[in-house]
Amino acid sequence: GSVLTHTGACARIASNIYSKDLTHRQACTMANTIKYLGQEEAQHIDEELFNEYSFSVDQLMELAGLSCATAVTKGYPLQSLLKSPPRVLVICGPGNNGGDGLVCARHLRLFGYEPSVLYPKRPSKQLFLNLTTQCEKMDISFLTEMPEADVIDEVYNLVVDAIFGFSFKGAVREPFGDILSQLKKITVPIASVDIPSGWDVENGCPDGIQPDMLISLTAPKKAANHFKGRYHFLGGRFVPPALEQKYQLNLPQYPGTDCVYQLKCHCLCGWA
Ligand SMILES: NC(=O)C1=CN([C@@H]2O[C@H](COP(=O)(O)OP(=O)(O)OC[C@H]3O[C@@H](n4cnc5c(N)ncnc54)[C@H](OP(=O)(O)O)[C@@H]3O)[C@@H](O)[C@H]2O)[C@H](O)CC1
Ligand SMILES: [K+]
Repeated sequence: GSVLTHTGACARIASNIYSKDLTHRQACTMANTIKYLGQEEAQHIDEELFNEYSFSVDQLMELAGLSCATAVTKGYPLQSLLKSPPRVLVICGPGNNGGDGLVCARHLRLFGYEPSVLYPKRPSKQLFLNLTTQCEKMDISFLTEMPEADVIDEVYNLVVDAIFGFSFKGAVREPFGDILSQLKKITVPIASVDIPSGWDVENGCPDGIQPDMLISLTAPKKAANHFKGRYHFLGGRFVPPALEQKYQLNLPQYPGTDCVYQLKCHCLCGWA
């Protein structure tokens, strides 16, 4: 067949599917060469990183959380925040996505933000106890209950959503149903870690929360095709080249030593 440039391929695929039920931007996202993972594939890659490549969870979580905090500094720089002090609410769930949130909170503190953490369901594993102690020792406050939406809008500049990641399944169980319903009402931006919480990992959720920022870790999940916010970052710069090749992830080149890459459409549609 004919050889197309990346831009040509993107434009061609986009124009073919644009007329159906997708916006141009969604079509362009899908046409990008980077692979969007299904739930099982994301879990296989995760297991392979630990079992075949001998990474520990702590190592990857540190890099994942650092990516999230770095992406926040790029989308919401300290000097751009409307409320002083620069408070950020970080909501952490019961799995590794929540662990990424704790690491993110710690780095946000080091970057000059004032994070508060809501961590309603805490696993007893040593890793999570350690991450919690590290935050406490850095004067990061832990809230005892979820604030109402109007209080969040009044007090915080943004919310980091680290509730559920790629292992989320089925209907949302409490207390997270109540938390997510407050998040649907807030007007301050939400930055979601890996997946907007409550969204089906592959099919998204049309009436779910609508984050302004998504930080996809390792590679985007299929739900990211439904993301409509302003900032989509790729983070978790720890994938060994052989693993990237095995799963044909087609990851972009991170700039220099950066730990995040801002995903943009490469065709000429103007989405940048
Ligand atoms: N390779 C990588 O890119 C890395 C990513 N990391 C991050 O890890 C998460 C995935 O972490 P995992 O622990 O596998 O799972 P989650 O955090 O997504 O969620 C599991 C917990 O959520 C509970 N759960 C699941 N579904 C529901 C629901 N419908 N209602 C309420 N609670 C739910 C589940 O509870 P169980 O009772 O079922 O056990 C779990 O407690 C990934 O997305 C990244 O953010 C790593 O940090 C580094 C490597
Ligand atoms: K999340």
